[in-house]
Amino acid sequence: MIRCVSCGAEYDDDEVIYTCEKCGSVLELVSDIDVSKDIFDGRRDTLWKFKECIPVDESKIVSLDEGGTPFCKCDKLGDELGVNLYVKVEGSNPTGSFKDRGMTVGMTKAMELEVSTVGCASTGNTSASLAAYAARAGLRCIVFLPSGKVALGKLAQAMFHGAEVMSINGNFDEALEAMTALALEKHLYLLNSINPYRLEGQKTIGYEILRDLGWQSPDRIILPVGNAGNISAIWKGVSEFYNAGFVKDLPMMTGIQAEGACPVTNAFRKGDRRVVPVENPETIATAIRIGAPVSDIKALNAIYDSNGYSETVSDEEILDAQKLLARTEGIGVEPASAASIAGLKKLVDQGVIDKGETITCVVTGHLLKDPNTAIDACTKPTEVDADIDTLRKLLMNK
Ligand SMILES: Cc1ncc(COP(=O)(O)O)c(C=O)c1O
Repeated sequence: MIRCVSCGAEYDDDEVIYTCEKCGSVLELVSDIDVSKDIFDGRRDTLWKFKECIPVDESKIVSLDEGGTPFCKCDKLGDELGVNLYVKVEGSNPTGSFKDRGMTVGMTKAMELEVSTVGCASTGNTSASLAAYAARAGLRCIVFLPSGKVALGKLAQAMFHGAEVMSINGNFDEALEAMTALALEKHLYLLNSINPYRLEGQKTIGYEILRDLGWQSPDRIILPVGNAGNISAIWKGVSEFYNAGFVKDLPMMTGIQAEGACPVTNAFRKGDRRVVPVENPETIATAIRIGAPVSDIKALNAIYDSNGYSETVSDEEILDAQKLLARTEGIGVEPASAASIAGLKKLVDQGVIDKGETITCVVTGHLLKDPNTAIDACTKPTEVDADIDTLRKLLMNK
């Protein structure tokens, strides 16, 4: 069953519906977990090992073996900050971001509904993922991207997997509005995170964190927030397993935004449950360059209900954290993902995070998604002939 998170109106699972017809709010799937957690043991480590908890038709699954991502204990960085740190590396999904979790479920639903065309607006990763899964499913794929603001790797993926890519003169929020209008006119099936089936896939990040910690909850989960779907999904996941009795505690959900695109943090600071959109969002972390997040209600509920927090970080803090994670722990992430590490540092400094807390930072996309930013942050390689004497001298002088 699909239910409105604001007025509680209920809709059938097979209705193609993105927002509540009664009040216009966002929707969620209502799942009842009545299995033992032991049934997940011994299954292949993809997100479909949780298939009983994902409300789609198993016979229609479109998968690239997503999920089951690394859960890295990061003692060097953790010791420096005085916390017990684990990093959930979502860049290890098939197309390099957490979006694949949402897309495998969303595309499976698209097959169930027998649609022929799927579409999304995207800051980049959603389009890369949608294009790959549409190719696997054999469906037509339309993608709207904000012109000039999509990292190179993501653009290459969307184009190469065969999506029909349109570069929209406007920001992500405007591109999404246009794409949604076309979906409501039934030209395509919308696979942005306003579609509640997307979040049914992404909630498995929450499932896996609890499982990865030996069926315990971390004190806190920290992640970047853009359109606010992922924080909502992860909270749904951990809450479902908590309600099923699989764990005894719940984590504090902590959402980090870029200073130039921070409607959720602004709302949190005022204690509001809705955002005031940021008109011209701007940040080097283009994945979270979003001013009007569609899942704001769900995200703010997650933060308040979990006794969580929201904070902003500057572009400089993001780039510093990106380098720190890459060079102390060997984990390469794109700028948006590094917002979680930058946020962790800032909240430790502010005393919001207590020493000794067990923290999971979700890093959402791979370093190679945005090669330009990575290269710009480094000194160019020295050009030198393949002459041993010269090379030896250079090495000795370092
Ligand atoms: C790498 C990365 N991190 C974080 C986000 C933000 O996720 P959400 O829009 O669900 O808040 C995105 C969204 O595109 C992303 O691509």
